[in-house]
Amino acid sequence: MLILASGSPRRRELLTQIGIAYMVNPSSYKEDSPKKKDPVKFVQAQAVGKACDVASIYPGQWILGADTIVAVDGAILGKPRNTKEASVMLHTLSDRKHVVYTGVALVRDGEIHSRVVETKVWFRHLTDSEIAQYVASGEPLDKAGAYGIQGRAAAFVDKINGSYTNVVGLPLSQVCKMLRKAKVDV
Ligand SMILES: Cc1cn([C@H]2C[C@H](O)[C@@H](COP(=O)(O)OP(=O)(O)OP(=O)(O)O)O2)c(=O)[nH]c1=O
Repeated sequence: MLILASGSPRRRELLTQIGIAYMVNPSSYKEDSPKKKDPVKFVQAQAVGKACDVASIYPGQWILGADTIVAVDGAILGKPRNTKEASVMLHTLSDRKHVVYTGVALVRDGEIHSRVVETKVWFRHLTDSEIAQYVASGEPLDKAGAYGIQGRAAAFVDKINGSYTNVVGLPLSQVCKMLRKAKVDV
């Protein structure tokens, strides 16, 4: 059975949504600080790191790992460390376009398949009080870029270009193609 190397409830929900059977074993891979790196290389390395970490515990089994970040104007935004950082991130994203990158890695022993999917997202203008209220809701804290498109932040999004599930944490169509190509029995 496929093993999901993730503690993210969103990734579990997404895989469940499309009827893929899986077991969960979150990775203990230590996430790197995202600053000043190429976003594509960064998320890909993170996804491979997470999947390889769990693959070493399960020889012969397929492991799926993923990592999501937000990139805006050369800066990479991961998960905010506190409410202040969440507020700064949301002010940065207000009234502009950013890109969400999710790296996906499928690993079995030494065999590694990986790719990065990107989605462009346009936020409308957010007022200070709107940001303060959203941060107080607690929703931003465990999410890259300090927002969840699947939650209250749906109201911030003018439009997206690309995969919606990629923004939530796992690009489902692309994951299915990877599973098929690697001949994973799901
Ligand atoms: C942009 C965005 C991110 N997110 C979430 C998806 C990811 O869970 C999280 C980014 O953090 P990640 O480091 O990618 O994942 P994680 O720490 O939650 O879980 P794990 O490493 O164990 O797989 O942000 C949303 O839920 N909605 C959104 O709109």
